[in-house]
Amino acid sequence: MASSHFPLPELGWDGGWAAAFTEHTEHTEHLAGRVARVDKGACTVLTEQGELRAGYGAEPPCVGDWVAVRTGPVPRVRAILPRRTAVVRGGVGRDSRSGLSGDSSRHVLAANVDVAYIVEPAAPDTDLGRIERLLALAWESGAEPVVLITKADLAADLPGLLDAVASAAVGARVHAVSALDGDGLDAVRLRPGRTAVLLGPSGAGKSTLVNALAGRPVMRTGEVRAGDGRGRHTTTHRELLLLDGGGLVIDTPGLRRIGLSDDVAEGLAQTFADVEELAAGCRFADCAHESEPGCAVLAAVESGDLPPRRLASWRRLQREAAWMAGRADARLRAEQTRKWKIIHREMRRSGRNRP
Ligand SMILES: Nc1nc2c(ncn2[C@@H]2O[C@H](COP(=O)(O)OP(=O)(O)OP(=O)(O)O)[C@@H](O)[C@H]2O)c(=O)[nH]1
Ligand SMILES: [Zn+2]
Repeated sequence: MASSHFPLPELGWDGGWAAAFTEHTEHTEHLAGRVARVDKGACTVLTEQGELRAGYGAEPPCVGDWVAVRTGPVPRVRAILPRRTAVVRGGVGRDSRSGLSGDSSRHVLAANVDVAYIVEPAAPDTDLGRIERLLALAWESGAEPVVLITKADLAADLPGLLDAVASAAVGARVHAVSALDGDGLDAVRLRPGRTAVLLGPSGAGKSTLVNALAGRPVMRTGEVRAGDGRGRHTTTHRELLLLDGGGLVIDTPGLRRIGLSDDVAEGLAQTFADVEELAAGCRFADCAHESEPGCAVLAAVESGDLPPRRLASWRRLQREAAWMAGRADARLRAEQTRKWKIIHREMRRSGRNRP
């Protein structure tokens, strides 16, 4: 089963992981490895002895996880090392009239990434709100968010576009890249052992970028549909890929809509650090920034310092996050009620049986 061998440092292994491995592994003969791909029932793990397929238990590992594998005829993941970073999205969206959707369960898209590349095309249209949504996930993940404006060769006014993007990506690096002519790629290259995840809509050019970084075609890319400029979802699964020049990337299929998880408040606060700072200057601590006197947020919109679009986006994402948190709370309450019912029943029963 073994193919090429992977020296662990090239996969991102360091002293910290070695210590975590010792702490979480009972058997010295277990093998350390990094999860490259997860399918139903089995995952692909890169190890010093090569690539292997391993089963897993009740808790499925995630792409990017470091795991301890019991080798032998039927390899199996015995431990998942605690994640340093995790990109988490909310549940898959279900339509709802309010525009809010999703369940409150969390889905880990990628684990142990150092950089989250938020990929948004320069053309046909650049969606700043989508960048902000992904930035919230990225800040919350613990990885460094970097916004990549792809297909820079197609931009009508690149400097103008980058200005607009910068105003939506406060505190994050923004780079323009063109996989077509190689422009800007050097800023995106990763040092050996560093891991990046690519997040962005279908057709944004994620796979093309991965291939350009890898220096060889590792991902299938798709022609964008002529009609609406949308992609055709050529990437169908998430996979961790080792680049030739060192560094690792996790390509993700373009997701139609990434919902926020129920635990994204900090990520949102960082994404909208400028608005939060303004809000701190409002006269009333509980200012809703609707029509209150002394509202610093509305004053900034009035003076042109804060784009109205950004305020609207902040509100929309805040509302979604609050809604998701409410659902998570409701689920937790239901769970606790259920537990108490069982405990009470047990108490009644043991009370009856008392002599
Ligand atoms: N002009 C131009 N076109 C590009 C560039 N990068 C990608 N494209 C084109 O954009 C289309 C979509 O690229 P993909 O790399 O397949 O997009 P993706 O984000 O991986 O899409 P999914 O796999 O569906 O998530 C392809 O036709 C590419 O040739 C670029 O830098 N410039
Ligand atoms: Zn206010």
